[in-house]
Amino acid sequence: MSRSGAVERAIAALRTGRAVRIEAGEPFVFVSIETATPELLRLLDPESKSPLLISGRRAAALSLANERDAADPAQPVLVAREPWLDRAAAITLADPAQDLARAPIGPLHSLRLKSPDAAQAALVLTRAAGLLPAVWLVDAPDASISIPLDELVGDNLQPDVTLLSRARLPLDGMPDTQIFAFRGSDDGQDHVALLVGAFGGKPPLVRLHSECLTGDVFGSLKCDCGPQLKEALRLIGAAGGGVLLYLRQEGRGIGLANKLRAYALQDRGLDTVDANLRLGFSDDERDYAHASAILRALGIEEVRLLTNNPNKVAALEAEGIKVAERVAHHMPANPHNADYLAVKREKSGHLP
Ligand SMILES: Nc1nc2c(ncn2[C@@H]2O[C@H](COP(=O)(O)OP(=O)(O)OP(=O)(O)O)[C@@H](O)[C@H]2O)c(=O)[nH]1
Ligand SMILES: [Zn+2]
Repeated sequence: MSRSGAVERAIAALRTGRAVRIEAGEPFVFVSIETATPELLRLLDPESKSPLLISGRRAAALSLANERDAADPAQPVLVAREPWLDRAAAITLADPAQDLARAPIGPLHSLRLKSPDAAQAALVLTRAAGLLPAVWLVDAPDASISIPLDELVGDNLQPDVTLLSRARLPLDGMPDTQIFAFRGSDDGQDHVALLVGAFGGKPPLVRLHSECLTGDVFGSLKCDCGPQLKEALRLIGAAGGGVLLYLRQEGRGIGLANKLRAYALQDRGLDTVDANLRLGFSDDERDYAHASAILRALGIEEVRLLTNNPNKVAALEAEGIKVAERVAHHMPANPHNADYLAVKREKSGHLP
């Protein structure tokens, strides 16, 4: 994605309810369904004609077959505007919070997408902004932010990281630790590397930890993140040194608010995978391109990886980092996360 900062500005605009324009031959101007205020919509869509763009997975959850690009859940779906489809109804369309409590919404009709690449890029931006994957397409000539489509697709999608700062950060039992902050070119996030001790000789013990505010900070029992984080640092220290990457892809890449929406769906009986799908995301939206770029920036080409997730191993290897050994990283289950851990094994392919 862009190195120009346009992506960061677009993400900020979407989060604060402003319109973004993607230059794709024809301009593609959109605003988040979640953040657009009624006042802005009256301005951008005075005749209430704007269609809605939602993710293919959300369309599937709403039983809205996309007649044209059927069966590709990764393809966004353009939903025709209906007289009853006002702002409140659009929010219900985007947000599954009420799905289980009300009659199915509709009837809905899909329209042909003139610019599928721009549509896809728009939903990638909403996800990077931590918003629901649903936007109004508005017929407005101007928007606060404008990005050429080619900054959002193809080779430019390969993220880069920039080292911002490094400092000593003595940790309990591991006084010889350094912290590095790297900014991702595509997500604008500050990813963290902890370098513990001195490692040399064999490939270092490495843990890729994805951010989990609820588990890491509050000690939530719903997942295994908190104990995994502590135990990874302990094991790295015991090995004499290694690296922990703290990747800012909260909620398997859907962001904190969306993860909490997934938790609310889990309170109503959905499992961790189905909750993500119902929100319009894939089961796991993370990628490990930042992780491999950071490892490479640290001069690390080969690792011993602490994980139960075979996708992490495959993703690193695909990015050219050799995984010399996978080191299992199981934590004891508790009554609140036993089902979650079972679903990870049974549906997400985690190794037992
Ligand atoms: N969307 C979603 N994210 C969750 C849920 N529970 C935990 N998470 C997130 O899942 C991620 C867990 O990351 P990791 O522990 O690094 O990865 P993993 O895929 O479990 O693989 P391991 O390396 O074996 O631990 C964190 O970003 C959590 O915030 C959930 O129910 N829904
Ligand atoms: Zn967690």
